[in-house]
Amino acid sequence: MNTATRPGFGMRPGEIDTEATEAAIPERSRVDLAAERDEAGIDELMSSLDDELIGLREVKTRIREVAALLLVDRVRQRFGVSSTRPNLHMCFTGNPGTGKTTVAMRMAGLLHRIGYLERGHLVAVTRDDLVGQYVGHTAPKTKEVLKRAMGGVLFIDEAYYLYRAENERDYGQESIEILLQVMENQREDVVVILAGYGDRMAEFFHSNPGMSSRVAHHIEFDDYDLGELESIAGLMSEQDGYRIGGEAAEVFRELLDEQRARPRFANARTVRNVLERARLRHASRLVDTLDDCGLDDLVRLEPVDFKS
Ligand SMILES: Nc1ncnc2c1ncn2[C@@H]1O[C@H](COP(=O)(O)OP(=O)(O)OP(=O)(O)O)[C@@H](O)[C@H]1O
Repeated sequence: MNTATRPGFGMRPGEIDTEATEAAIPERSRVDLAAERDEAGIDELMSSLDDELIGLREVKTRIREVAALLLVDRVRQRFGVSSTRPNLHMCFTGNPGTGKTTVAMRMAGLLHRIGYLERGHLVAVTRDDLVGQYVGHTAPKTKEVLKRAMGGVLFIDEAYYLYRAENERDYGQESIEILLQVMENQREDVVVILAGYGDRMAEFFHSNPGMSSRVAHHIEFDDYDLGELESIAGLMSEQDGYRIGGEAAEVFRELLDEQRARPRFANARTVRNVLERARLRHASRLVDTLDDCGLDDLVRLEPVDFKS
């Protein structure tokens, strides 16, 4: 929706839009916020987040806050109270596999449900999708990506690669300029989420104050502790119809602990990879050693399935 057509827009914050008020709720009426929350499906969404995503307590709190802001904003509009449309461009920082893409997808769904975004889909890109290799290629590439993202969330992974301090003529700068314009002027059409490692993102914002000033929400994704990684494994294996019992769980925990110390450890993604490898070994073991098998054989992962 264009800001010009939104009730209450173009006015000073706090003003009552008399035109909108005529069509909206009378000033003295009351609105049932719980019913509004229910209608927007916020509780449902939050409880599915709790069920399907382990840990991430602070991230979930921030999502709840954004949901509350938008809900209240929507009700205020119905009373004809004007406010600037909230800036929802965000930055998600954290190590690989900490859930940034997954949460961005959930955020897109939430923003759609609450009426902020028209479509609520997620377009995930990296520098290569936005920046061309030759003169004149970058603007069309970036615009094409933005076009695909309209009505949804544009998720730029490792966004700092857009800026190369060592090369003033790098085409990434052109892409940044276009993104900045759209982030400012078409806030109502697309939400941009920049993601990556915290320290590199801080450097990027330092070198690109324009980008920094357009991002209102910074959400940090911590590494999962061992207990959380085990719970994530439990959730993933349950979703895939596997059981990791007793001794196998012990071996799995040791393996995860060992993997955590490795440089390429990728949190929940490593958990998924370890499980995938265990599934392979499990299947080979069954085919190689059993003439017939029952349900228990088919679903139970053994310690040997986690050993390399
Ligand atoms: N808290 C969690 N609970 C359950 N599953 C999770 C959780 N966090 C991540 N996952 C799962 O782990 C996998 C990797 O997560 P995701 O791709 O969202 O991480 P990421 O932070 O975006 O990684 P990268 O930075 O490397 O792109 C996905 O399959 C996701 O569903």
